Amino acid sequence: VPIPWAPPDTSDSVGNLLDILPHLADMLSYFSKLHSQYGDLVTFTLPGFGRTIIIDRPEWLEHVRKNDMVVYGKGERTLVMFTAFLGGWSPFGAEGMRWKTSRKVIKPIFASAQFDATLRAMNEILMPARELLSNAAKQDVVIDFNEFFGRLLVMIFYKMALSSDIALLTPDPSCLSEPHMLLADASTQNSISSGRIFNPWWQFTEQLNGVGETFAAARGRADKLVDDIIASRRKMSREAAAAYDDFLSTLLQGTDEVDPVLFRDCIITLLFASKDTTQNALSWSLHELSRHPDWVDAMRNEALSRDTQERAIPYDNLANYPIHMAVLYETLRLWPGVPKNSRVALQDDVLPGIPELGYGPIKVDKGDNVAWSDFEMMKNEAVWGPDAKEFNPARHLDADGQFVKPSQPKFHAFGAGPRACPGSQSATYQFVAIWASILPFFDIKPVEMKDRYWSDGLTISMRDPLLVRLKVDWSTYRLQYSRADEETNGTSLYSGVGAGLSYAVYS
Ligand code: HEM
Repeated sequence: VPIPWAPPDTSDSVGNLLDILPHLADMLSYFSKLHSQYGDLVTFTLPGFGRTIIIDRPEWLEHVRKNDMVVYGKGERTLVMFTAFLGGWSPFGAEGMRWKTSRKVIKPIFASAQFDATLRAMNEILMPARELLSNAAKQDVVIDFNEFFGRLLVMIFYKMALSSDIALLTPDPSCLSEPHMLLADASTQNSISSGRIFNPWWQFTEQLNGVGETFAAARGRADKLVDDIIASRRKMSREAAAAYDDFLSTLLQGTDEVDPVLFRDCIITLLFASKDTTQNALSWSLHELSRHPDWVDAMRNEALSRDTQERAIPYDNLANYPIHMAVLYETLRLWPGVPKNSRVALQDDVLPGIPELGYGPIKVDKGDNVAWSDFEMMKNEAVWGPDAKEFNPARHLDADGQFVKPSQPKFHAFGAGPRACPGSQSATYQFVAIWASILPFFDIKPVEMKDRYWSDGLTISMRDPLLVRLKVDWSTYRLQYSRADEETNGTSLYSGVGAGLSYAVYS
């Protein structure tokens, strides 16, 4: 069978190393460069890596994702990288029985039993966090909204999963520039881990440049934080522990014997998997929305017509928010959370031909890396139509305005196959609930209207701060929250954090 791909020039000894070297700090752009030069199918080789075949078509992706963990695997390098980052029990770093066990352990966090804990966390963290925004508006100070989203999501996760408070946000907007060890450690580990992907010798080079030590220290602190929370819950009397109905309590029920590292790895994985991706979705959506104000109005009208915004929306209200969901899916289409990814062929295989595009079947050899760029594929006019590069949430709405979930793997932002994202529903809920409780109250204007870029990583984080100015939107402002004792002054949008809040509703 003829192999129709067009390899860039290679020399046997170094492969494409010289071509790739200048791009090592931004491999996503390199994938895009290859796509524009060679099309959907291209291959490159790197010493220590062998051959990588980029397959930017849903048909090929469907084949690979369906055969994930049988014909294709993550490959030794990726498994070692994720094990160092998130632990050997993390679903990201495991295959076979270990993977099955870890997926079983994390499952309860997505179950309906957790919806109450999630809603409670949203109310306790998200609603008071609006006070920070109203203070920023009153003081007319510029804030980094990407930082705000990141901190908000970590606080919600700690509250929801572990009933633990972690003070990353206060009513004072200046809190956003106060460094916090947990955030610094997470970002250190993330960027070092992503640098490891295309450096087959990282275990050696990091010993020489001290990066390994920095990573180990950050990892140690992150582990300890979670270990301490698990240990203190384990020490509690049965009655005291019974008062909790969070994810941790579900984990610990009747499991005195279980390896504590398993729980810790799973908790750290969930924090990583949920925080970064959802933060990025929110920030990139703000970037797109600021250029498409009609969609801001549509979301605002939707939120105001559905709920009171007095409290975060409940899980089962999600279907009432088609416009919010369409905006999420359209944001993820253009800014997919995991923008590029790969697998390794565990055996010889053949990718299906696509005769209408002139592609015959494609032979893949055992040991080949098979990679794809969701970032490229989901902007491809041949896949998504002539307006593929445009932000147009309407493509996910039907004639009645109902949300229509795009099919996988044409839409591949949540992955597909056995390793598809188990958190897609929970991310959708958080995205909708957060926007629905912020947009009706605030006009949010980026300080600079400009193109924005990503920093190279496992996820598509924004490279520069997302600096914005806020205004309280009095035209759509239907509710005013205040402490009972401040009700009469009419100036406070929302006062008071934590217990003892009361809500006053004004029409
Ligand atoms: C907008 C938000 C999110 C996006 C775009 C996203 C995207 C993805 C993608 C593309 C994968 C597949 C990776 C691969 O095949 O190698 C994945 C896996 C995963 N996601 Fe998400 N995710 C999001 C939110 C979440 C949330 C909120 C959670 C948990 C609370 C979560 C937990 C996981 C886990 C545990 C896996 C590993 C699955 C496995 O390998 O078995 N994700 N996610």
